[in-house]
Amino acid sequence: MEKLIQRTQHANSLLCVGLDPVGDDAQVARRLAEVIDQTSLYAAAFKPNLAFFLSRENGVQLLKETVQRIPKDIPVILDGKFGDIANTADHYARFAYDIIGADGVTVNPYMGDDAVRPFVREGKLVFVLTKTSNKSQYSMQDMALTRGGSLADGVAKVACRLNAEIGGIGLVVGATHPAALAQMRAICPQQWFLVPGVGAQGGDLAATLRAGLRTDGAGLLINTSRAIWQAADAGAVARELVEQMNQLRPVAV
Ligand SMILES: O=c1ccn([C@@H]2O[C@H](COP(=O)(O)O)[C@@H](O)[C@H]2O)c(=O)[nH]1
Repeated sequence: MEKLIQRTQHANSLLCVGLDPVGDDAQVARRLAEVIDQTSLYAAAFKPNLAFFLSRENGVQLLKETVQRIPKDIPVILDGKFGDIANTADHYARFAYDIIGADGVTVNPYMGDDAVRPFVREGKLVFVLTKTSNKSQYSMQDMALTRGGSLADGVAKVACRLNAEIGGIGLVVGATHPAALAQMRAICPQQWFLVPGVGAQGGDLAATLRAGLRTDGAGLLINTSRAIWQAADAGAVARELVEQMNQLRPVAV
């Protein structure tokens, strides 16, 4: 958490650069290096998505090299959406932290606390899928709980409780539902939110910031993947996003 706070302040940025590499192997290795080098100045964090690496013959090696290329002061969140019983989750955690060298992960909390706890380690960030950006999320996440509120509200409350107990827990909340983002912020006023959905998925940046920023003007890591990967000038897109964010947020972090 300290690394993330320091980086957001140092870079004056809430931008998370998503790395979802597509293309043939030679192109992809070149493009990953280019995107990292061009956007590092503006990135508060990088988020490689595990699926885009595992779908390649030498994906784990490519992922390791990718993480090694990222400057050491910029947090890397491995988007693996891990979720299994604790005994198995422990192995995912070892993969993410010890093999890949990630500073954080995304976790699917559907199986409960014990699917999340193995990822909590000193200095690591665990972002729990809470209200995702995809269209059909409502069919699960808006389900009403007998004790009141929606399933997403319930997950946010668990994330809040776990954070108070063990620390290091953030939430994944999509930029595509600003009202839900505001609701999650009301439940978890202090935690960091990883917010995908700006760019290719059409999330509104201004609405996202209005709904999700903490009162100190921080607390959001706004992710963009395809819009940066596909850009002719990845650095320019990253810079523009950071400038837009900083014009829209009340105070610099
Ligand atoms: O709710 C979620 C959780 C994760 N993602 C991931 O974020 C990026 C978004 O990519 P874009 O190209 O900027 O749309 C991708 O890796 C998703 O798997 C998400 O979109 N929504």
